[in-house]
Amino acid sequence: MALTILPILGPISVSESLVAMITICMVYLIMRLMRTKIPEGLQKLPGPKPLPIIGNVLEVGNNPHLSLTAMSKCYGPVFQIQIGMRPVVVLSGNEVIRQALLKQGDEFAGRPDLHSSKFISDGKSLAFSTDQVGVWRARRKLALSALRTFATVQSESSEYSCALEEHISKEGLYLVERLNSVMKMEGSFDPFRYIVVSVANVICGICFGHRYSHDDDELLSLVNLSDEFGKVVGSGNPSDFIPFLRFLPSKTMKKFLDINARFSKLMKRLVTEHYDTFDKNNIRDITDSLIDHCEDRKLDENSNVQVSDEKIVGIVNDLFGAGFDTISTALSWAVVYLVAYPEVQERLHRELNEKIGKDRTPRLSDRPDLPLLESFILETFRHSSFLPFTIPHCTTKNTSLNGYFIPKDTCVFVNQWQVNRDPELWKDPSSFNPDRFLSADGTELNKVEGEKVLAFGLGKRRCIGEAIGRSEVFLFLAILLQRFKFNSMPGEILDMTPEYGLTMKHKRCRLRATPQPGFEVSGAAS
Ligand code: HEM
Repeated sequence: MALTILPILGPISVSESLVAMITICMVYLIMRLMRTKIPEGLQKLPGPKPLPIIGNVLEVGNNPHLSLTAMSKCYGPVFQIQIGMRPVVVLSGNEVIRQALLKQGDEFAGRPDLHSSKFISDGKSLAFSTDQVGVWRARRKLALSALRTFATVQSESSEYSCALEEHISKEGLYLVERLNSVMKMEGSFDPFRYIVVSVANVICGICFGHRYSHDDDELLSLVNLSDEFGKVVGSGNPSDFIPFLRFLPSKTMKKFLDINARFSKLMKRLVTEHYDTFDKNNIRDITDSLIDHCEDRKLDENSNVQVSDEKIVGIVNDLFGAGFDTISTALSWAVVYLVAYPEVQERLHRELNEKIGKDRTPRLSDRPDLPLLESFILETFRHSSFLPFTIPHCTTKNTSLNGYFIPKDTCVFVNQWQVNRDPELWKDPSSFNPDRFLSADGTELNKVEGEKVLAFGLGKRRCIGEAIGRSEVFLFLAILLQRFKFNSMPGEILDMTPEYGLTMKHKRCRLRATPQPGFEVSGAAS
């Protein structure tokens, strides 16, 4: 006897349909039993009703920072969505985010086990992998100390205050020469294309003691592919949450795997060269210092944590990867904002002229004297919110927030974009206005306002490159503004709509850079 249930299934027998129904009931019961009970006094998280299999993917859409901000207005600062079969808690609002990441930091410091993370640095990334807490902490400490030693420690002998200042100054001046020659030859330039190589060279110098030419194919193909990386690891990528999507062909995923493979190959080559030429008495850069740690097993002196050599030396992959995409995206946005707001650019030129003049290159120590530039940078971070979410977090134990129960191992999205555009925190949040960060008389930076901008995360997972990032954006911009006026191409309208990803980029565009009076054009640089 045959019974037709659904046209797509075709005819199935009564016994087959009975088995199917029993299986569905069993799965449902097991899932109900596995669901952690909500402890007394706590509430179930609010949120939109999910569809079977896909959850709330359709409502989240292609711009999760916008859709999840809209949902927070409806469900409050702590709510739950489902991406595929996986529940995700979304945090918004300054107070709730500070409560979770600062006051309950340990409980929200994990990383979720996502499909895409397995391909980053062969699954051994410091930032993305699900390392046990002891291993992650030991690696993070090592990374911070390496950055301090090779970037920000004060230099006593050189004309620069620290290695970082030397790298940025030199690369900034190369960039100026390069833009001059591109302008001469082509009459316009693509900001991201040139900024990204200069920024990559700064972190490459610190990590590997090496710089690339602006035309180096290997570096160019890598840094220009960083968009694909961000698109896949940005919060809400469906194939991280809906397992069967991994098996469907995807151009973005293919490019993501390709960029990871190429990145790993380049990193392995640079690390191998360091092992081959390693000299304990001459530690040249971060890679050498990490190799030295492995040799000494210094890491194990004060702790019981065992971290493999691969995971120690692999830290350099994270520093290099995180160190170029974030900063070049910030700088590229800054140049686009200069063009979009010419009156702000004019005021910045005036500030630089008055405080620095034309006889010397700006320095990091000029920061307190350039409050408008500092305010412009803060407003660029706030308004673009180019890192709309932090890297996804994960709860490390059963916990609660705002009276809602959140089980262990729940994936958590932290909506930085919402905080930076929250009308409760900012007056007229959608307008670009650097003055909001200046004191009433316009002579000083209002640091309290500045601290409200959320760009580097908070708490245990807060970005370890924040000091480097802020210094680099400042000094590159000061050098560029001292020497150039930036304009759009005649008749072209700038499209400032961001493209969603881990780091949101503006659309690629062509701009003009005209030398400021007193800065004559020199030859080409590489
Ligand atoms: C403008 C520049 C930068 C911005 C806006 C930025 C922002 C961020 C954000 C939002 C996170 C995630 C925080 C979280 O998950 O809660 C992060 C993590 C991280 N950043 Fe940055 N970053 C910048 C520059 C850098 C630089 C220059 C480096 C290294 C030299 C760096 C290294 C890292 C690392 C290793 C992590 C992972 C930390 C961990 O998981 O423990 N970042 N960054």
